[in-house]
Amino acid sequence: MSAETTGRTARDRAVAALADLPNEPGVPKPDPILVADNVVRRFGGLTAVDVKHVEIQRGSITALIGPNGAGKTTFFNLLTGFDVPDEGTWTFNGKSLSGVPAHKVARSGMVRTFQLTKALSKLKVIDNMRLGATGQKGEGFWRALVPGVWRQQEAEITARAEDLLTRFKLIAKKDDFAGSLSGGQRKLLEMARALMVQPEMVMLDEPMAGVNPALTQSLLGHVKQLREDGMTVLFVEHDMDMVHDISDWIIVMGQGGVIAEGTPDKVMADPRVIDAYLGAHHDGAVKSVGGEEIDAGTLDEGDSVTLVPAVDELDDEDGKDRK
Ligand SMILES: Nc1ncnc2c1ncn2[C@@H]1O[C@H](COP(=O)(O)OP(=O)(O)OP(=O)(O)O)[C@@H](O)[C@H]1O
Repeated sequence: MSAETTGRTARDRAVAALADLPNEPGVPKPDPILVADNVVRRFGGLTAVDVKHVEIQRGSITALIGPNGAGKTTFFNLLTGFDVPDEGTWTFNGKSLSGVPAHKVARSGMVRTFQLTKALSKLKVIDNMRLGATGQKGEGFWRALVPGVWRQQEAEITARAEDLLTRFKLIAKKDDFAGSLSGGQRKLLEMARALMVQPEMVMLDEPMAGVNPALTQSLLGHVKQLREDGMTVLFVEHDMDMVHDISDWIIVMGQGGVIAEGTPDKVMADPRVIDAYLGAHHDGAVKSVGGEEIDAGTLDEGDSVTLVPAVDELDDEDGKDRK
């Protein structure tokens, strides 16, 4: 390894690996950890997801964005085994995950968090963490029957939980009920708990929703740290500042399909993306240039564009109880 290579951060490597790719939907990546093909999910007459081909670069932070109802959460649910597609295949680290249930997906190294946090409010923070270790690699029924092995594993799990709680600045709360934490702290707990399985890939569904500004930087820092620790991150988010700040690559969904992909600067200036946010049937998003709302037709190539999510996306996340 050259001196130049060793001095580079994971971010530098991710940026370099993706810099020269064409920003086209489905573009192959140099080292994909996740590859999905022809994934379709219908709800009655509605096609919620119809992704022809998508690849996620290993070691990168990739954002999945798109207007309300574009299919982002449904696609997440499919990839992680929380929902079953009508059609389609996908591989993680070269192994097929089609039809694999959620707990086995997690065991294979791909974990997710939810828009609405799943922390069990009547359990202590530390017990939520311990529960997060369920299904970790190497855990097995027969192993668990051997008391010595079981005790040693318990001790390891507790030590790991405490390390993570320290890192996420929740250690002082370890004996509090999860229900007493603030929304932002619950998001931190959810992320910390996901790491209990020592995943290779972490999928975060709206990590910023419901987080107050005081915890925003801390959460951003933790997401960036996942990449520095060698993990791959895929996240759904409406907060475009966050998306622009931390993403190496952005995938844009619209009406179930991938409509654009690329580096943050390219994607945010891509007319297909602006159209998707401005389209008549996605009436909530507006575009602003230099802080001023403008009409789609007046956009010049190279204009700096801010995509502002629809107002209803800014509502409290509790409104989205189907997720
Ligand atoms: N269980 C379900 N039953 C019926 N329709 C559903 C179900 N889940 C999702 N849908 C529909 O599928 C489409 C895609 O929804 P999805 O929640 O995946 O979009 P999204 O991009 O995550 O949106 P948001 O940004 O609002 O979270 C929407 O039209 C939604 O109403």
